[in-house]
Amino acid sequence: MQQTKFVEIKNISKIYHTLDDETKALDNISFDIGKGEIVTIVGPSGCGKSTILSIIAGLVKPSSGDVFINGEKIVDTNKAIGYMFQSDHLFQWRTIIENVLIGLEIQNKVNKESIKRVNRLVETYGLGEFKNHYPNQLSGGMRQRVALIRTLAIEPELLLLDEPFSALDYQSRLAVSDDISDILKREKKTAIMVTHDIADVIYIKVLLKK
Ligand SMILES: Nc1ncnc2c1ncn2[C@@H]1O[C@H](COP(=O)(O)OP(=O)(O)OP(=O)(O)O)[C@@H](O)[C@H]1O
Repeated sequence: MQQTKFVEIKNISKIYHTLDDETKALDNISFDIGKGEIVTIVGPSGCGKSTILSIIAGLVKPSSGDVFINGEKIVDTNKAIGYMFQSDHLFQWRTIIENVLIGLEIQNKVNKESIKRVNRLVETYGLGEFKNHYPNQLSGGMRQRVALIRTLAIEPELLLLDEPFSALDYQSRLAVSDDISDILKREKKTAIMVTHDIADVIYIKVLLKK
């Protein structure tokens, strides 16, 4: 059941212009999401899924329409939003804990308390013994988990997950789906996840209902 509107997507259209072409990526999209809801958007590659997430995140400006989070119009990037991209984008020269802390560093929020909280997340999600390892010492599934923890570290009110399983083999997909649904349930986040694979959606919905 949907509670009060937390995210409002109102009549969003997006046309990308290149020198000799234009692509209509989104055509008058509207939907609302309640606080604590976990919404999945499924569609084929190129249908505009990443575009809608980037607009919600304030990284891409819509050609028309507006996005409101908690009633406030999104005009720029927003600290309340955590965005996990298709690939993990971990920095190879930073350890796992240093990667996880990067969002807090950017926001100038590294302090005793936040370090403690992030360490707790890393421990809770089974990466404690890998804290001082480098990304290339971890499996793809573990790196995705690190990316998710890095996104959670800034304590976002809204999580945007762009194909969190796309770079993974089947076994790792199942493991990361378990992790993500577990984390979303425990942390009680509002989240939008996009994927091209309906099997991912069914699996994660089943896990979320458990
Ligand atoms: N910066 C850009 N410039 C021009 N066209 C773009 C740009 N970004 C996306 N597009 C086009 O807009 C359409 C939607 O792209 P988008 O990446 O949002 O789709 P998607 O559903 O997320 O696909 P995928 O899963 O393959 O990333 C595609 O046709 C894409 O080629």
